[in-house]
Amino acid sequence: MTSIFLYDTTLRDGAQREDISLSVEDKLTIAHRLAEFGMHYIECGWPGSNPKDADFFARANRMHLPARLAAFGRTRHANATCAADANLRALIDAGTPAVTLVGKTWDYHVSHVLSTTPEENLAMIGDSVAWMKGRGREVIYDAEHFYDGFVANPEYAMATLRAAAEAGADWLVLCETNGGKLPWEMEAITREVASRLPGARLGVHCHNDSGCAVANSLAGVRSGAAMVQGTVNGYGERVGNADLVTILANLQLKMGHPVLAADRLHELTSLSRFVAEVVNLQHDAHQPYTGHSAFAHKGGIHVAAILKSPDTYQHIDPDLVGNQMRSVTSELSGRGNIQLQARRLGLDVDNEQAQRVLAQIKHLEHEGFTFEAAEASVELMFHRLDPDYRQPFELLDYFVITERRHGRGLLAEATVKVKVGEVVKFTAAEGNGPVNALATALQEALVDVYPVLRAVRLTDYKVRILSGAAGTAANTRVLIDFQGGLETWTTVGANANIIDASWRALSDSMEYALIRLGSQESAP
Ligand SMILES: CC(=O)SCCNC(=O)CCNC(=O)[C@H](O)C(C)(C)COP(=O)(O)OP(=O)(O)OC[C@H]1O[C@@H](n2cnc3c(N)ncnc32)[C@H](O)[C@@H]1OP(=O)(O)O
Ligand SMILES: CC(=O)C(=O)O
Repeated sequence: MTSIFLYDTTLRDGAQREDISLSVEDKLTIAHRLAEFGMHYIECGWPGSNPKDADFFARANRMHLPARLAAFGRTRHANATCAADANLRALIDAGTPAVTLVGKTWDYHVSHVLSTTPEENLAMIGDSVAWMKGRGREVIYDAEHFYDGFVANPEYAMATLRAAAEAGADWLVLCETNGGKLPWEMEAITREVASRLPGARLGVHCHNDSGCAVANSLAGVRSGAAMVQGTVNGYGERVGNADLVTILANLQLKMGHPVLAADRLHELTSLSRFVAEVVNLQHDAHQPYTGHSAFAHKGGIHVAAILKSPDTYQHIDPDLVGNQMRSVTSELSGRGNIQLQARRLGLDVDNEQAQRVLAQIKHLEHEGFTFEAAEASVELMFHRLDPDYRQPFELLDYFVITERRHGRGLLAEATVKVKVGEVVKFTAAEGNGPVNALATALQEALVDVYPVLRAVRLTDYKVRILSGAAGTAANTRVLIDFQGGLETWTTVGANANIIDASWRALSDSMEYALIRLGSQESAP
């Protein structure tokens, strides 16, 4: 079986995505993680582009990472020398063992973009590759627009590859730059190139404009490519590059190419989420293999089958890539969802109890609640089934006002009366809004008895106005995220009145906190 080399370009092509702007520290952090993970090549940036990339290379080289670092740049200018080309000199100054040179394949680009002759473009490619080889670099030649160029003028496209190969390029990477090709076109053209250039080491680099970048990359490997370029999570220009995370899992688990040590594959999910965190983008919950929902089961029929055997609705064991199976609870659930969720929480729920929770969920979702994200609210339902469970507090009254007063601006104030055991606690608090005031007053009422609640804080508050046409009494849904210690949780409330919807989610959160963090009740 041919060895397949993984070439990551998150730090160069990935950074060409709108919304991504990486500091030198971000790039170093990602490079370190990618290298530890086992990427074979890491393309780190374009040193001739900006001082930040040049600074990065100086620092990255000192890290001695266990991956081959590559600096990216283009072929020399038309009608000039390599020695006079600042871009090529910057690539040498980057000091990386590998250099990736992008050159033009498509005759249309040669005439319209480079404004030069086909012969001069061949010379630009050959001279630039030879110049880099003469300076001891491994040269990866990226043939930009290879597939479009091949369709337009196959002989010229092949001539550009030969120019790079004859000048000593170590790799010829066929780029699907505009991302519009389909897998069978990729496969046929790559196979044709492999047959015309026997012995050449080919790679593929795909973009996702037709939604086929991963499939196209795999088609490239099937037809002879031994290097596959892509980015973590498919970040990249326009709609993105080929997602290397999905590609490498498919190569390893579906196509029999051992691209990574098996224990490294287990880190795939954390790598994918880590990079999302560093580039400051929300990780896509629906990302294949590594998304939060990649192994989440919602349909009752699916979950019932999963309980008998997980592979009935899963293409792989999620543990192989470090992800987890989950059951999502909603109005589409059956008893199985409830039992699976209870089992995950270490709770024992029999058929009859599961049925009661299920009926409650279906009823409340009809009222406007949604329990998919509010797992804490579901867990509370389980605890409340237990005849020994003691409600830690009981609401007697609350009162909330919001006023805009001359000279004092906006004021929100809440009073809460709750019963804890036999003691009635009455507290008032101000807040920057009514929900904040209500949350503070409730917390104040409870902390004397339950000091653990002092460490609990509200971290997010989401409101959704539900369509009145849904035929439900409720039209406001509130989801509240809380944090206490290392734990985070979400609860839900719904009501026609936003304050009452919030109250329900707030009081559930405090009750849940006492279960999770331990009530440590002090004498009231
Ligand atoms: C397919 C890809 O993703 S390639 C990578 C694209 N990424 C980037 O462009 C990000 C980094 N780029 C940059 O920082 C800047 O564009 C630079 C520093 C590289 C160049 O900046 P500038 O000198 O201002 O040129 P500009 O950005 O306008 O680029 C156009 C020039 O590049 C030339 N060019 C484009 N591709 C190539 C190539 N493969 N070989 C040689 N020259 C090329 C064009 O002919 C044009 O030259 P002209 O101005 O003489 O007509
Ligand atoms: C090289 C490159 O990024 C491309 O052709 O898409």
